[in-house]
Amino acid sequence: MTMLVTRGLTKTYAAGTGCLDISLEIKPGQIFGLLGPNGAGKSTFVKMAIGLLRPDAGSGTLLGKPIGHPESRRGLGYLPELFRFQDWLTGEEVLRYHAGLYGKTLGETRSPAMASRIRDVLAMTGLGKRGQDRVRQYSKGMQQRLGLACALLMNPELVILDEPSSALDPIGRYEVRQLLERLRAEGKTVFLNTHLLEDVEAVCDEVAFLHLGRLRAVGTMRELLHAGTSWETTVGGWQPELAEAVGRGLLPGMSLSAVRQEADGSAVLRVTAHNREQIGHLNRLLIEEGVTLYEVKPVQGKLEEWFLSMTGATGSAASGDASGGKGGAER
Ligand SMILES: Nc1ncnc2c1ncn2[C@@H]1O[C@H](COP(=O)(O)OP(=O)(O)OP(=O)(O)O)[C@@H](O)[C@H]1O
Repeated sequence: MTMLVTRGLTKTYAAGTGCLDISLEIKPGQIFGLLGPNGAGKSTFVKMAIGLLRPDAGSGTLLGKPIGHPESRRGLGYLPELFRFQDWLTGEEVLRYHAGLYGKTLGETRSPAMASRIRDVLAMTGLGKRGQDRVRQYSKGMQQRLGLACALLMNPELVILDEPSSALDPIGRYEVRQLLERLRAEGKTVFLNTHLLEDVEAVCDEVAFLHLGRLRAVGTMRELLHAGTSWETTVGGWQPELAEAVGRGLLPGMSLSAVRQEADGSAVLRVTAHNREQIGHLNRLLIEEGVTLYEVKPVQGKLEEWFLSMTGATGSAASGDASGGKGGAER
């Protein structure tokens, strides 16, 4: 079952901001990252998807039920962006209260099984020793960890986390990334709202990019960064005049330039190609010219450059791709 499907979800605020025509599909067992700068519309989208905000237009399903239907939220764990807890309660009491909000009876929230689950989620989120302290004694990062514990409490199939690391230090962020990977290994699906590129780069299987309320791109990291359109080839026996000879045999859309050359004839060539077959074609050309191939590898673009180019903060192309070929689905 697809965890979340949206078709044309739209919410426009008075100022003309919000989220426009968002269609996404989140497959099970993946970590999906919704990336975008501040104010892009990420939280607005999530709130519509889980039924906290009524869309102006569009539809969708959450865990197989129409979005907005209370049933759709049963298998869902959610960490809101702005979390606030009853700070006079202890961490354990907050979690028991949340179990009640999920429909557990008073007896069930006080059962040994629930006590054990609460200990587990506190340990998973690095609060193992703080469960009996009052929330007002927690740092902001600890409160965010408690929010994560609340989201995981009922062992949900789908976890939606709105900026789960915003209050965490680098070690805390690392631990949350490990936790997300553990959830994926258990077969859970994670939807992550974030503007932290390091999180997306480290754990996300698929990414969508939102800017000014519109979906600008969806795809795997590899597709979005156009890896595979730019390659580096290390060769021996290279001479500058070969560039022209080999260049004449290139297929449309391909390009070749020497980025480094040593006196002993070794060189690093930068190649633009649409696919592996074109790289195979180039390798044949090089061998025909008597060049020795040492190494051929795709060059991964940088997410930060891509992010900046997508938001218009820089005019430079994300990956130095001169072929004009695009991976993923840019809109
Ligand atoms: N209740 C509201 N009333 C009016 N405008 C709103 C409301 N909520 C959000 N907006 C506007 O909608 C746009 C998207 O906001 P949203 O909070 O969804 O962005 P975001 O991508 O989650 O941002 P951030 O990363 O800063 O949390 C912003 O321009 C914001 O000012």
